[in-house]
Amino acid sequence: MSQSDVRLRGIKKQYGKLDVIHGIDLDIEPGEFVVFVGPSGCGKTTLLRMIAGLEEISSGDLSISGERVNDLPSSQRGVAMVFQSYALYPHKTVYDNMAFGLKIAKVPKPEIDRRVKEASAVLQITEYLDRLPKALSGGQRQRVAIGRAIVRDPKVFLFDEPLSNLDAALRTKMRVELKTLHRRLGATMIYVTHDQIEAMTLADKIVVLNKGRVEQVGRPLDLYTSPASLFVAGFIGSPQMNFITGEFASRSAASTVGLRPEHLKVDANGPIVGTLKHSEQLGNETFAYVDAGVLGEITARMDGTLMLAPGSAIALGFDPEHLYRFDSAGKRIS
Ligand SMILES: Nc1ncnc2c1ncn2[C@@H]1O[C@H](COP(=O)(O)OP(=O)(O)OP(=O)(O)O)[C@@H](O)[C@H]1O
Repeated sequence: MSQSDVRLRGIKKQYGKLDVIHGIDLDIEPGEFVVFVGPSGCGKTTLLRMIAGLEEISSGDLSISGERVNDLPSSQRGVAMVFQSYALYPHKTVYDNMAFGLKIAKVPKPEIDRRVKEASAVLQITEYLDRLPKALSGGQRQRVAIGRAIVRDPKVFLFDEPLSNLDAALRTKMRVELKTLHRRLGATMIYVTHDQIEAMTLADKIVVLNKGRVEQVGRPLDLYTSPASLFVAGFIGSPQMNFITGEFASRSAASTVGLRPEHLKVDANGPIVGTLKHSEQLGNETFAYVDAGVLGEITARMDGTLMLAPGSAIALGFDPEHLYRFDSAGKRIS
């Protein structure tokens, strides 16, 4: 499998007079699994589609393996895209769906056959090769869509929310399979999702986008432990980081302070005092939603169970080293 780098320099996108991507610089290394995340409308899909050649680049330079590809059609960029909707041909069998792109590219039949069989073995869909897509489950269809990308032996795989039509259990399974596939193929992969668990578990490198700009780039755990801004701190981590402003924050010489739910514990002498609004007992852990008066609503995540009725008084403490501080512009104070 070929490994290619992808470089973006000053990439911009305008729809008419509307600027949606404001000039993105990004280096994706050969074999890297890069995930674009960000809230709805931040430009993830637009950026991916520009790399794919499905959307024109308004300005800037895009190169793949050192070659500027801005003006190359999608079919000549050496990329293969997997869509959320699978985009399979309904009247073609699984085999023909996977073989079609290669037939068009005039790849010899025995070579097509070899590639389709190899990819279907990897994806464990060999027994479905004669079926039509409608006779497959969602997860099997998505495997066919991934297989269609694999047989093309692309320089770069592009995934646009490929798991979002699957139910929770299947998503988890396919997530693990995708990561295994990446290890096995060693190919460069770019993946768009709004699911931060997918981002955290799949990515070598996460690109957090905010309103058409790169907010932060980093390894998943680096973003989690060292978010550069309030935006990233709030976006990475579930349940979300608690943010507190006002006097509580100014005591720490910050405009806003942040505390992750897992860093709060029940502590009779703790500084966060309030009333338990509601708790969710998941068996191995508990989420406690606390009304902390002027501090706002605070979420705490605890191991095990919490034997406390809603309406009870509760006090929470934390280790000061877990406090995140942000200035008035939302930048992290280190
Ligand atoms: N064809 C278009 N014409 C005009 N504006 C567009 C067009 N396509 C996208 N946009 C705008 O560009 C911005 C980025 O859209 P994009 O689909 O890339 O966001 P996204 O981060 O992928 O969002 P989501 O997670 O909801 O899919 C949005 O504000 C969107 O309204």
